[in-house]
Amino acid sequence: MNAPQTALHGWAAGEAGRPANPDWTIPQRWESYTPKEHATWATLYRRQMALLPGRACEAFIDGMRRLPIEADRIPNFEQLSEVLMRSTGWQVVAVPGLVPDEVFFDHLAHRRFPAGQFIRRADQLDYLQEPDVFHDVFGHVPMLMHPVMADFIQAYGVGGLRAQRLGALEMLARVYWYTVEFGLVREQGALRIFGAGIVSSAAESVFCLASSSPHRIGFDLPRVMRTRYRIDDFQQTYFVLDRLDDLLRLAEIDFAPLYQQVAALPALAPDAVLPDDAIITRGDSHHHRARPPQ
Ligand SMILES: C[C@H](O)[C@H](O)C1=Nc2c(nc(N)[nH]c2=O)NC1
Ligand SMILES: [Fe+3]
Repeated sequence: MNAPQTALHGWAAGEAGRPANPDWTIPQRWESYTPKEHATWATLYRRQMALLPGRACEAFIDGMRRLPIEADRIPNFEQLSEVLMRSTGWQVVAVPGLVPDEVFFDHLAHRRFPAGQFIRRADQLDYLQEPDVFHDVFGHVPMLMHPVMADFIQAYGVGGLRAQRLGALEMLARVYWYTVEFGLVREQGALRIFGAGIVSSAAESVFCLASSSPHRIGFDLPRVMRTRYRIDDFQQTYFVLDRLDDLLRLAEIDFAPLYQQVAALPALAPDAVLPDDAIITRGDSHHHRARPPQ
């Protein structure tokens, strides 16, 4: 997934035009999707479902199985929300694309997941400027069926509003990026994917587990808060949780004292390796050496 330089954490600057609602929600108007748009969904869906068995974590596969997410059509947010609400109290709301941080956090804090209403162009399957319906619904929504992830993403919303007040948003956004978007987890002695940015990308679903290029390092909160990330290419480092339930502990920690500690330390490059890192695999960086940062 390649994205141009950005002002907003991880996504292209220039949020979509401000819609009528102050919370930036819009009607999904599911009936207005064209056969071509449903066909784009079908292509992306089939490509991922051929890759993810044996790569995606059990919670993702289980969540996908229990939700009204079909192969041949863009899901209907109302039908998704009916099942989600019964399971973890979440719902999916449509937005035109990127929304301002505080709007994003407020939705998450109220268990409303803002999903891009549009789908990417058929001739740009691997090029994403802003989160579209495939990234948000295929990538994020299945994990919202997992009670711990459901609590963690709500806590991120609440914590995000607080981090903004504390001027610590960059550190918190790194935690979100290296878990919810690009996280790996141990399962039965192997590594599995739970990050939405990975499960919705064909190339990175393979790269993150098979390539000798990236580092794979045991998750450590202050370490992750210090580590910058790549927005223009595959990640140079993946952080690995021992179990998804560790997110619950994270959601209960008071981040404020940690922000002060971490703010006093230098930020780390995306490909840094520290002496006290729990290294699972040390990468040879061959992929990124061939592609210097844009
Ligand atoms: C830090 C925060 O998570 C990040 O900047 C944002 N992400 C998103 C966003 N808006 C949408 N729709 N999706 C995101 O993932 N706005 C802000
Ligand atoms: Fe996302």
